[in-house]
Amino acid sequence: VVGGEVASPNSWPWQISLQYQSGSSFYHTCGGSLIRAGWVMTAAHCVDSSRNYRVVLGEHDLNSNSGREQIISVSQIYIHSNWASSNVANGYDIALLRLSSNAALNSYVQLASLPPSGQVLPHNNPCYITGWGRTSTGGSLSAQLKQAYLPVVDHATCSSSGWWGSTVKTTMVCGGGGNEAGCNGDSGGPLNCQVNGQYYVHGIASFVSGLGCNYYQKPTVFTRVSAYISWMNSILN
Ligand SMILES: C[C@H](NC(=O)[C@H](CCCC[NH3+])NC(=O)C(F)(F)F)C(=O)Nc1ccc(C(F)(F)F)cc1
Repeated sequence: VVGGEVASPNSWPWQISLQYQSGSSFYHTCGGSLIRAGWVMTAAHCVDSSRNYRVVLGEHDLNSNSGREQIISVSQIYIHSNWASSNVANGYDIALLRLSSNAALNSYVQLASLPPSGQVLPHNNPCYITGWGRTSTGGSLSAQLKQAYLPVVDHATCSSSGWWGSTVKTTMVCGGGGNEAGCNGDSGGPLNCQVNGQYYVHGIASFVSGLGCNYYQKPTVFTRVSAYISWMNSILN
């Protein structure tokens, strides 16, 4: 997350850290959202490579143990069948991870609320991105979970010339476009949008400009969760 601030610990209790094993260690690679006690929603591009993944729930500081963390291995990965790792502009950047056991829900670990199928938020709807991603283009990951205010940029604006153009599809949602942005390592994490006083996960962090995470008129682009509710239900139910 470029800009913004360190979040109050566990204030986004559905946020998870997706980690992959290398040797005997695990490394943060992406964010994700807990949507059922045994299921995490993330980006397809986060689980493209065949690695051993684990999920850390109740996490705040990646480098310290608060005792609130729950570490659970991933037992099955469901990537949208239309996802093409060669073309993130096509969309379908969504995956579901089945956990090997259910998370224990408490004050630090809670389920995300998902939007109703098809809901499209208006321009400037208040939203926050959260994640442990780079804090500047080419910079290092954040040890602590960060948040940044990224209000919705509607499709008409986000897909206009000078902005993303036809790279952005209606199955995506854009946020920010100013100095605050998502960055590498925030992938798969939530765009938390306030609707009638409650936060819903409306986006899954998908891509930013190759020219820089907070590049002018290149808002962070998210998979629009409300476009994939029926796909998720076909796997969850
Ligand atoms: C460096 C930059 N990285 C990203 O945007 C990465 C992974 C994107 C998946 C692509 N394999 N995503 C992120 O950093 C995220 F946090 F914003 F989600 C990138 O690849 N950007 C990018 C790639 C393709 C396209 C386009 F769709 F135009 F082909 C636009 C931007």
